[in-house]
Amino acid sequence: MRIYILSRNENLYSTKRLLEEATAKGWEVKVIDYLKCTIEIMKGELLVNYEGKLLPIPDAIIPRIGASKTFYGAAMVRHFEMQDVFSTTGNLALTRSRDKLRSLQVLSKNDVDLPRTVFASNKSNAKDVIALSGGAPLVLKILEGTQGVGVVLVDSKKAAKSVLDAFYGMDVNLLVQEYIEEANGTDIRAFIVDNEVVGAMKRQGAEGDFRSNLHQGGSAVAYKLNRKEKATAIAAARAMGLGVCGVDMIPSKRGPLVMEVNSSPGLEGIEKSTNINIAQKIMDYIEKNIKPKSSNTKKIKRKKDSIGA
Ligand SMILES: Nc1ncnc2c1ncn2[C@@H]1O[C@H](COP(=O)(O)OP(=O)(O)OP(=O)(O)O)[C@@H](O)[C@H]1O
Ligand SMILES: [Mg+2]
Ligand SMILES: [Mg+2]
Repeated sequence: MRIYILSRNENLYSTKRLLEEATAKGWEVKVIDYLKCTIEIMKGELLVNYEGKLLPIPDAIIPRIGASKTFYGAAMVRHFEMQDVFSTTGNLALTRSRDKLRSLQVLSKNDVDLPRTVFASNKSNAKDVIALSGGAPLVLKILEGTQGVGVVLVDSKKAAKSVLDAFYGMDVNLLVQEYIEEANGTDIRAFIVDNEVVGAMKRQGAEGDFRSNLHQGGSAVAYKLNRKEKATAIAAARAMGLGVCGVDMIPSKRGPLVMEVNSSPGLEGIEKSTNINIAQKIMDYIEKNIKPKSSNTKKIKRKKDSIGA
């Protein structure tokens, strides 16, 4: 069986762990820098070129697409899916998950609880937006932000108005959200593989920070989900259509609220805090979903060499 891990850096913890566990299964596995892949499209032929050669069609891919490379990464994933390759992350689900607004729309439609959220264009009146979102304190989120960058807590109505005016003036797309004070800088990350929770951790933000992101200095410990948290995490993963994902929830008076669903969740925090072999669970998921294709072991050739034609 041939597996490609689509990752830009084979020294990352997650990439190394996936490589290790795929190798442990006895599979032929290769880390492919998806930005160095060239897509070739002809009638009835969808090919991938890599390092100057045609890339053999694998049995499965494990996309690890960086947030800033979503467009190209998703196109690559789509190309492999069109070659009938199994992907642990579908291209549509990947694209959806990278848009915070679209994700919240999908989650809401599937009855997943989340913080009250308002989205408006920069032509709108900041005062109205603040009123609709329930008034200060509020959380503002730049749509394309990640790792906690671009997430701002504003305490007063006055501050909210001036920050909103500033963002709208710069034509930045942002979400305005009710602030869940009782979360107190903690959040829960449930790691889902194949609609099951395979591990969970609780993250606590750095002293004085309302954001729990590890990249912002937060710390993580293993956590046992209660029934409601477990059901919410699974419902969110299902709604997003993600086979492998990290569902982030914050505790609130009305139960767990989903913040976002990450389609390339890191393995380091969750494996180290829980001591669970998450990478192996991902391999088991692949194993369950594919039958090795004997044709794939054949050398791939273009139907007719039409280069230059
Ligand atoms: N409405 C809210 N109320 C309280 N805390 C919040 C709220 N929104 C976000 N937070 C805190 O800020 C953190 C970062 O927010 P969010 O996850 O939306 O941003 P992100 O930049 O996408 O981060 P990630 O790296 O997880 O993708 C959350 O994990 C949570 O701890
Ligand atoms: Mg995010
Ligand atoms: Mg987050």
